[in-house]
Amino acid sequence: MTPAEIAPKDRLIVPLDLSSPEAAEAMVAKLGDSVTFYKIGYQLAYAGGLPLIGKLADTGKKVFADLKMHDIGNTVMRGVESVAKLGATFLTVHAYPQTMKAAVEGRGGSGLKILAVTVLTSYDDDDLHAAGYRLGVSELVEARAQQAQVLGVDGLVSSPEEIGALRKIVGHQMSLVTPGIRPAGAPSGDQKRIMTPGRAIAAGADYLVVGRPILEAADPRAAADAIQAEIAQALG
Ligand SMILES: O=c1ccn([C@@H]2O[C@H](COP(=O)(O)O)[C@@H](O)[C@H]2O)c(=O)[nH]1
Repeated sequence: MTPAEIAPKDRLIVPLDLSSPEAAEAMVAKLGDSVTFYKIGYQLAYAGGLPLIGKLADTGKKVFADLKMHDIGNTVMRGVESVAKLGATFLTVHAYPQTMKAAVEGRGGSGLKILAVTVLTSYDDDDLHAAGYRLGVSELVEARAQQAQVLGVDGLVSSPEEIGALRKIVGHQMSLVTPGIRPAGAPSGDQKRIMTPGRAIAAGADYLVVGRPILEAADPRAAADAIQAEIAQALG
């Protein structure tokens, strides 16, 4: 799907980073038609939230399974085959060559799109060096993007700071999904590479993942509406 083909409303992905399926369903009800795309990650998946993928898909919502898989190739391939049956639109794996290759094999022609997480948005150069990496964030993101493209991965997760460089490498053949989004003045929390929704869209991001600024707002629906308005304005 080219950026022009993505419905503006679908560009906002809200992570259901909540403690139970009931809490997640209550948030979905609160957000109503303001949000069309949800993400299920560790907190909800490990609290029994995986069946929500199919449930939300059945109501017309899109779902991103942010399971960030990384294991030996055979295990990743079989795990992806299982997720492909759940009805998700996107599934994440870490951007290691063996892992990405196995994930692409596992998704086959299922329609599930594999996103490779390049470098987590909570990491900066010092964090990478502390973890034993020689490359800094921008070099590692770009190297992993090149590998992902060669391996047939469908999209990348990065911070919006890397979008310009990534577009030069992958063009519009891969979806670029960006967490680390903070409306002006919102606390960054543990995110280190951040940008506002408007600037991220202007930089060329396809999808924005915005969690705590919506989930922890006094009025989550109003917070989501404000971000949707900022996205629409940036798209012109
Ligand atoms: O590099 C990454 C990859 C995934 N995430 C996930 O996105 C959301 C961000 O939530 P906020 O509350 O808006 O910070 C969260 O579910 C992460 O697991 C990421 O932040 N960075």
